[in-house]
Amino acid sequence: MSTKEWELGPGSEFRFEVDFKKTIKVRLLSGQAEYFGTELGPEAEYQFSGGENGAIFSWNGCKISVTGECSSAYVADETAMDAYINVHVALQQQRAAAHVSNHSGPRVMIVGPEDCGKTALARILLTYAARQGERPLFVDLDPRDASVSVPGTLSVAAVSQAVDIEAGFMGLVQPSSQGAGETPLVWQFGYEQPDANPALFNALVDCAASAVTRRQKTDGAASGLIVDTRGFSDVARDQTIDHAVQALRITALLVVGNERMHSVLAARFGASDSTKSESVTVLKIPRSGGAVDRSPAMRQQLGARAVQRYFYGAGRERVTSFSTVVPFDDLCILRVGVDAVAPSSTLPLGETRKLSGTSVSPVVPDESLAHSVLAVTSAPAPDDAEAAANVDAVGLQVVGFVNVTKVDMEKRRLIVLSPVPGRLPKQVLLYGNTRWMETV
Ligand SMILES: Nc1ncnc2c1ncn2[C@@H]1O[C@H](COP(=O)(O)OP(=O)(O)OP(=O)(O)O)[C@@H](O)[C@H]1O
Repeated sequence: MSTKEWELGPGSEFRFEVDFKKTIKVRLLSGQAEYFGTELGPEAEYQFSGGENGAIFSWNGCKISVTGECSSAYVADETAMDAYINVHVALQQQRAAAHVSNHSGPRVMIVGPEDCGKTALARILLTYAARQGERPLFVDLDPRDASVSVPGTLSVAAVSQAVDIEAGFMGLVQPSSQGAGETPLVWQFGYEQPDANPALFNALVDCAASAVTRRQKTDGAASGLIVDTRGFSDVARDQTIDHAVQALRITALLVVGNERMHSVLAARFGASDSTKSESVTVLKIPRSGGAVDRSPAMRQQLGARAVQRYFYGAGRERVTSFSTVVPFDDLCILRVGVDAVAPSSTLPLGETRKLSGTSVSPVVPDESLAHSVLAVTSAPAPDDAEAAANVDAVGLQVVGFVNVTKVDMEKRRLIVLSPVPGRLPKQVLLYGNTRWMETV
């Protein structure tokens, strides 16, 4: 494998893309550098693989070596980091004031079109805050690109140290030996897009908001929170933003790289509206030139990679997963949001089926469960089907996931992959649309 050295001037970044089947290794040879806010150690070697795109940024200049083949690699002198650090400094001032007054710190929500770098900005702001001794909460409301857990989920996590360079936000669930944070709270939404089931999405946002309040009661609220959202194509028609802004008591909206969206949201939430009790600061933030557009095929591969990382480890330390047999009789699988209307074939062209919000129905195991990623909740499974239909499944806390590798209808059992050895506990499982098939 060839090694190439790259010289970065002050304020520039090395942007790279790695193919799904390739790995690169990066070392810092001199100077200082960071990866989405987290400093690179002088002796360490970092591996990036599996379709990762990223940027190694240096404030004062540095030299790095890159071993292996990138599908794209270049140094950019123009970055959005000056704007991002300015936002961080402003948030840090609000946190300092909140520590003194014992009030809530900044409650920030990042919005913008798809692939504009929202998650990257959230990671940078959270890491900068953690590096200054803060403990902000990360609220992930982007189920398609769920950063903390598998696709289809929403989560709340306390970030008390720089986000791990290789494991990313998943390092919060699978902490390295350097020390753990608190376990993130995860909810199964089950769909990629909030508008697949807005009623359920909004109900889970309420659960996240209550969890934030509970955590801040014990931890203090001065560090505030940063919310990541999914990419919006038509912000004017979207009602999930309004709900999230209210439920999470957002004080600042950062609109990344879209003038029109900024003006729509400024009109909707900004200070000029005197009818609102609390106004929201709506700020325009530049999009990083490095943020990469991802095709639907690439999104699919990234989703599969996220599940793979859940079962086998996201960082350096590998996680072992185990095959377990679960008899149908021991299962209680529930689905929230049930098809309540006509089959898709009878709908006008281009229309998708809507789901009836938050109603709960038991899932009878059959072959269609193959490759499902099921959420294991903390709720004990009721004894009979009638009791199962009455479980209040909306907002159940997820403690882990299993992947159905085989459905054996003859023996009436599932074979599932689980990161925990032994029998699957008799707890309610929540169905979702996420599918994953292990490839060797
Ligand atoms: N400065 C940068 N240089 C190189 N790559 C970057 C940079 N910023 C972001 N990226 C990459 O671009 C891609 C899109 O960024 P990101 O996931 O932050 O966007 P997003 O707006 O959160 O996407 P969406 O909400 O549509 O899922 C990611 O692969 C990310 O790692």
